[in-house]
Amino acid sequence: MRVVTTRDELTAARAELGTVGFVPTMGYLHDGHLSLVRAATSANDSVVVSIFVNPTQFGPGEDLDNYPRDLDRDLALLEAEGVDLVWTPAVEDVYPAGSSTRVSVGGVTDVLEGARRPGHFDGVATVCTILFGAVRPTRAYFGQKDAQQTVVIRRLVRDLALGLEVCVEPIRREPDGLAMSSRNTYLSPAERAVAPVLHRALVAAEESYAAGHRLASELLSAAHAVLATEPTAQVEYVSVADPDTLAELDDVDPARGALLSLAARLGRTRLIDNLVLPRSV
Ligand SMILES: Nc1ncnc2c1ncn2[C@@H]1O[C@H](COP(=O)(O)OP(=O)(O)OP(=O)(O)O)[C@@H](O)[C@H]1O
Ligand SMILES: CC(C)(CO)[C@@H](O)C(=O)[O-]
Ligand code: BAL
Repeated sequence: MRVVTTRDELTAARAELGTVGFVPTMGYLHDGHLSLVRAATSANDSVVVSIFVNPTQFGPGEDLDNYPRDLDRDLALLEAEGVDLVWTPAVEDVYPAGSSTRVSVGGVTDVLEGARRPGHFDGVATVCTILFGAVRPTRAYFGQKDAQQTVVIRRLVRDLALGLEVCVEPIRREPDGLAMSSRNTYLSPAERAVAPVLHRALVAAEESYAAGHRLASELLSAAHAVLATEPTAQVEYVSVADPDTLAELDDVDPARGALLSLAARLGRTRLIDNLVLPRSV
């Protein structure tokens, strides 16, 4: 496994790699990240992983400075997966002095996470455009956990004709249902015990749908009833949205399915989760 930092080193190493499956990450890796690496390994000649805590996607007051980091552990995990190349750029390798271009994906970034984290998706779209341009992947792998991010990236790749395939892999969960996330490390033991309520709320909405309810208000009531059992979880939103446009729905058309998603704060930690109601006809 090669580990490189500068763009010149990356370009030279990339030239030897054939088809590339690319997994962009912010590090502090867990099984969710490794599931992306395994998917990339199975479909490409080589796998490239980037580890970069991207400053432009963090808002003022967010956790950029505290974001968990452990490069040695990350590299050992990636080496064990047989990854070919890891890019660990410094900020100036991604944003050279004087760089001022920002990429902004319209429409699907105005709602959900985009509405609560202004500028976040401009940062994600900008860094992914830069990373894709540098790595030139055949395929890029993203987790369904960041559902809106996958919609934004698909739109970005389509609109700018970036010439790569976007692959989305399922959410990896802890045995009690909590979606794996680097930010879970912030949770106190008491908060960690409460955290699976996010997934339980989504499952309750899914069960309501399976029981024949189609009104978003019915699915939302089912989710909120479960969330209310854990009052220390401060709910930011619960959403029933169109899976492609992310527009909020009044009722779910089984022919289109829906994205159920939510965000909640446990103490100082903000968690997100989601569940897809698949198209059924
Ligand atoms: N539980 C998971 N299952 C599958 N993919 C995941 C999971 N968690 C993260 N990913 C994916 O891994 C990629 C890198 O994500 P990132 O490094 O931000 O990790 P994270 O654990 O989501 O961190 P954060 O705590 O900041 O949300 C993204 O495409 C993300 O969707
Ligand atoms: C895609 C990404 C690596 C861009 O910084 C980040 O948003 C993430 O980890 O999901
Ligand atoms: N996994 C999404 C990156 C972020 O929350 O900034």
